[in-house]
Amino acid sequence: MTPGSLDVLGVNVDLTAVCTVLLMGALLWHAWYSSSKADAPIMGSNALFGYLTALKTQTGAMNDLLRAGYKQYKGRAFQLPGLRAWVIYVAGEQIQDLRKGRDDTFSFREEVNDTVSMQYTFGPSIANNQWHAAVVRKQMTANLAAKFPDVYDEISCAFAEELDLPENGDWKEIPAFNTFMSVICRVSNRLFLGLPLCRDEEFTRISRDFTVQVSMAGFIISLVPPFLKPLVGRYFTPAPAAIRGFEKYLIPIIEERKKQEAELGEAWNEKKPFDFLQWMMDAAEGDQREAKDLNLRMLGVNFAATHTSTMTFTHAFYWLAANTQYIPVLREEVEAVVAEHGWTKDAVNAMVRVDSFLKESARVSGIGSVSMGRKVMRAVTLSDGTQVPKGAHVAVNLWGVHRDPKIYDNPDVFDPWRFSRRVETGESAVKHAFTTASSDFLFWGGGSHVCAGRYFASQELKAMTAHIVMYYDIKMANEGVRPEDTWFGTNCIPNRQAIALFRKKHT
Ligand code: HEM
Repeated sequence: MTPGSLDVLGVNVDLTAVCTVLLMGALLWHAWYSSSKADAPIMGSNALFGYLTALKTQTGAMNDLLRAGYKQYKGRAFQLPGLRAWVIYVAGEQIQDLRKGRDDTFSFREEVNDTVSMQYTFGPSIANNQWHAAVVRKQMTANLAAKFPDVYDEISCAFAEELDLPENGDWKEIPAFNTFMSVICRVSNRLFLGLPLCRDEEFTRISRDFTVQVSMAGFIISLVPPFLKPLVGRYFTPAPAAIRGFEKYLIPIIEERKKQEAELGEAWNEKKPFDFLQWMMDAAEGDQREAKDLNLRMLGVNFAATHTSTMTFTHAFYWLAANTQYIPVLREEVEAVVAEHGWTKDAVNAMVRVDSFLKESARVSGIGSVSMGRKVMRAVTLSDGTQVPKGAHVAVNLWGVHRDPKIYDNPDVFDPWRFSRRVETGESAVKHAFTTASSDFLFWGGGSHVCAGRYFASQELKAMTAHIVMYYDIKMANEGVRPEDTWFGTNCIPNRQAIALFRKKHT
């Protein structure tokens, strides 16, 4: 094999040629997509099918354009070219069009399939039917109080083991992002599958790597025209290896549970495990009970849970560790509610300041500057009169809304008690809660596909924050400085290299 080439089934393939073909394909594909634009005004330049603007948006200009469009068009739709396709951004009244819109008009599934190329990463069964989302939404959310002791036990053990701090109270340098990812992967899988698998190094490594690799592979596949997707999917996606890796662990567990169910009949109900896998097995019908299909869905929930929660937590942690004056305020609240309720879901529910801190971090840093991406399945007219053709992509301008001074006072300022102050002066705790999705707080999306796992995510991240302020002292290695975020298009990734300092809290 020569440098710059790849041996594919015995044939020496020139990588430069492959990349050129892919790029040409992408250009043609993009040109075709340009025809799917609406009659809304364009931000940026239309030159080269909008590619110049699309490239600029990948390198930091996106948020300025979103904010300028928001200001200029006052909530009415405008459009911007992306690397993959043109996107129509809405705000104001038009958010309701998406929130109320049906799947046969504004499709969440088709948008996700286009964005992360699910057909070629997860495969058709998940791409075509995400019935497990209903299990997350119903059974998982309903059982959060009952599962809280397990979840908190895992938070406590995972931090102790992952941080491994000296007993003498000295500070220790911790790579924040990767450490939180390990903790979150363990904690989520404690709920999904229980012990001992949630602590298995190889199993959790597959889960953590899968999310990053599949997102990358999905993005690359999404850039190329349909006829190239199977080829690129085959050679660029690590998904099949991860799926096989998960199968090694999960298929024997699933088959054993099925066997016991068949043998024990009614008695199985008393004996069966109480975890997400079992809730899913109980809900599955017909072919859905196939072990391979259930395995894919377990990967699916790991995909939905791990990276999103890690980014959200790391953003909030950086605000806290760079602004340590906020720690005593949180500590005071956590000590009081834990003294009253113990480490329970009731205690977490009562942590109004912790909730506000996380919500403000999500408002300011978020994990991205747009929300509620949908593919338009039939020509439609938005409530501002914008005509949108079939095949177009629409999304909500989260950045514009979250930074609108008419909605949030001093919107560019990180004000951790922005929401708790209002609750403490008598306003509705539910209205201002981190988990409450609305047209003003778009972090969780909205409408019928609003994040199904947000109650668990919020509980987990609040409990992690509370645990840290109760048992550790923290600061950034570069004291008082919040590490820079990395923006990639509309995605806001917290710094992955930053070092935080932890020590056991002096009592
Ligand atoms: C902080 C962490 C999380 C964030 C920021 C987040 C964000 C989101 C967003 C923005 C959506 C799309 C909503 C829309 O377009 O309207 C979504 C959907 C979804 N999320 Fe989350 N999520 C998080 C954690 C989780 C967790 C822990 C789970 C599962 C255990 C989960 C499961 C899901 C599922 C199943 C959907 C699809 C819902 C549907 O198809 O109806 N998420 N999430």
